[in-house]
Amino acid sequence: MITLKNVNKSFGELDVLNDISIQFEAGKTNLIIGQSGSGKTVLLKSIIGLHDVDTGYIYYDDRDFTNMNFHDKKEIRKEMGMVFQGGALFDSLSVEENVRFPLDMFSAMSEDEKRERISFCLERVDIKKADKLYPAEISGGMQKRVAIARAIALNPRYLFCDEPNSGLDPVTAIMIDQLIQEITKEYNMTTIINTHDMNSVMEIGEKILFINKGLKAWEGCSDEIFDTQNKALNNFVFASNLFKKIKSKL
Ligand SMILES: Nc1ncnc2c1ncn2[C@@H]1O[C@H](COP(=O)(O)OP(=O)(O)OP(=O)(O)O)[C@@H](O)[C@H]1O
Repeated sequence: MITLKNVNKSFGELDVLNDISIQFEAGKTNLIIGQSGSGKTVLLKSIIGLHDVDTGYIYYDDRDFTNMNFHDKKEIRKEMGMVFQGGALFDSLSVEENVRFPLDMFSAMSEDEKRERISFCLERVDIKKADKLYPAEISGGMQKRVAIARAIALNPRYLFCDEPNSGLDPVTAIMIDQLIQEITKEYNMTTIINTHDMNSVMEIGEKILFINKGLKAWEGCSDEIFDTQNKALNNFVFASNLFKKIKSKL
């Protein structure tokens, strides 16, 4: 579980996050949604410690991340897995070497243990057959699978995904969403996903935080989102004609 209490962040005169409080739950896919510029990325970066918040608290389970010393923060970082926008694989490394990278950097595993772990992760995301290929030789959907395999290599308790299905066709995007949801449940991870994608919201929105102009404007799940009376959220959800039509048929 990750808990935010009254988090504020500004850059100079610009208040980007205003008093955000929420609990992101373990074993669930927690989504952060909102219009472009609403503060999603700043929030995600604050949670993982790339930005220091001005005031407020971020707890990893019962551990106060905000007031932690450098050494303890480093320990928590070992418990985080990340899937960045576009996959962010190392182009000069093969699929297998990309998954090996965090193990070489942050684990004390023996060579045999590493090989076993790499093989397990690649099998888990169903990409074992491509282990010797390079990122440029595989499809966008496969690259995302490799990024997920790399993110889970160190068995993280917390998984962060920034637009994990951007640039994918709708069918592959849903498969990637479902894979993230499956592994979230399997390993009881606290997964936080930044997304614009309404398909993701409907498919895996077990807990959703809607930010509007840096404020928490709504919190709920995908079943509740169509019935919301929140005007800003309604504008966001029904920006697409498809969703307007779906609502009119409900
Ligand atoms: N390092 C920074 N310095 C100053 N301002 C920043 C910085 N990072 C973000 N901002 C500002 O904070 C606001 C929120 O940006 P953020 O990137 O979090 O939006 P977002 O919701 O993630 O948008 P998008 O969906 O387009 O990625 C914007 O006005 C942005 O210009």
